Amino acid sequence: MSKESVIYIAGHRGMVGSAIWRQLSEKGYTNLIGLTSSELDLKDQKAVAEFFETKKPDVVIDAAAKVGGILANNSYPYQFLMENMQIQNNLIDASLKNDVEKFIFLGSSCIYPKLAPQPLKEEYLLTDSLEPTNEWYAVAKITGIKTCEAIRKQFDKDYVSLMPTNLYGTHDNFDLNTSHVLPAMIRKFHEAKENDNAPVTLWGSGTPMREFLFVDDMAASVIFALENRLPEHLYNVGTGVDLTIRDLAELIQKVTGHTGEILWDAEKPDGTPRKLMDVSKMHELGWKHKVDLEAGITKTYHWFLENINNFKEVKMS
Ligand SMILES: NC(=O)C1=CN([C@@H]2O[C@H](COP(=O)(O)OP(=O)(O)OC[C@H]3O[C@@H](n4cnc5c(N)ncnc54)[C@H](OP(=O)(O)O)[C@@H]3O)[C@@H](O)[C@H]2O)C=CC1
Ligand SMILES: C[C@H]1O[C@H](OP(=O)(O)OP(=O)(O)OC[C@H]2O[C@@H](n3cnc4c(=O)[nH]c(N)nc43)[C@H](O)[C@@H]2O)[C@@H](O)[C@@H](O)C1=O
Repeated sequence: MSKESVIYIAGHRGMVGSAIWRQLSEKGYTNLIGLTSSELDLKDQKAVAEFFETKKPDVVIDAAAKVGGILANNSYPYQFLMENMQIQNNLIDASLKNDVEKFIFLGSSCIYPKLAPQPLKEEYLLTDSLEPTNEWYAVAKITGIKTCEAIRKQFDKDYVSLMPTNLYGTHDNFDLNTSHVLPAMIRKFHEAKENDNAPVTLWGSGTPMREFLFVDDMAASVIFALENRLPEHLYNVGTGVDLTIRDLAELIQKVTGHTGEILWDAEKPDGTPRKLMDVSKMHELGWKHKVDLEAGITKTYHWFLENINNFKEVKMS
């Protein structure tokens, strides 16, 4: 690996991909490649194969996926399963065929069984049933992990999978139907504050617990995996700290300055009760997050305000 290595960042315009691109550029990596989904549809096997044969990347970072919050995952099970399998299969297979030396696959904490012991260790994979609201996405991600593991086992290549906890930050998706909880809360509390501190309606009971990692810390973990050959095939990436959705709401209410009422819509799903990551393996190797939750929310809220007329909204159908 050198600063001149050809590094293809699939999904370089997304929340995570754009943070990886920024950090690699700042570190002096000069040969970064990125294409939008309209320039290269990663579901198209032939187009992906041609792209790899032409560009011959040394390294591939897979930050491209169909991504969404609990409602989107629950509403579009076929797309979350099929599109994610297509994207990752095309990328991984083309990488193997074109001698890509390092492949970094991004999964998700939802790959672990719904009622697994907490905190979640990497070894709990495939030991019990998944959370129904996102099992389709989780099955696709598990397939990606296993495909990289098979290549590592059979061909001794550095194909590694990182499992991020719930992520948030600059360039997040603020569409209230498809987003994750944290950007949804920022938008809801901000808009309610602007509307005479009207009540804010949140989903579920507020009792589930979630762990949140700021996107720049996630990007740093990817660069750590890029610059080091990690000894195993699967690593959790998170803070190791979680909180209830109700406590998250109160924190975001404070950061945004909303002073109205919070209501809970029990018709919306809670999802898994808890999914706290055991991040001791990454800590032992030398990576640790830097941004604490309140600081990360504050940065994200400032970014939201600066981009209020053109923040990202991801529509699905
Ligand atoms: N956000 C989160 O909380 C979490 C995310 N992850 C994982 O991290 C990774 C990055 O997620 P995140 O940055 O949040 O997601 P985003 O939705 O912000 O970005 C995903 C990117 O994937 C690209 N993409 C999607 N479909 C295609 C396609 N058919 N062809 C080409 N490109 C495509 C999009 O490109 P374009 O913009 O050009 O359309 C988009 O920029 C994903 O693997 C996700 O599963 C894991 C855990 C939590
Ligand atoms: C990263 C992870 O993201 C998804 O899982 P999730 O963590 O359940 O997703 P979420 O962020 O959308 O919700 C977290 C919690 O928050 C509650 N909640 C309250 N109010 C709002 C709200 O306004 N919007 C949303 N989206 N949730 C809300 C919501 O009811 C739930 O209890 C996976 O599908 C999968 O994609 C995955 O891997």
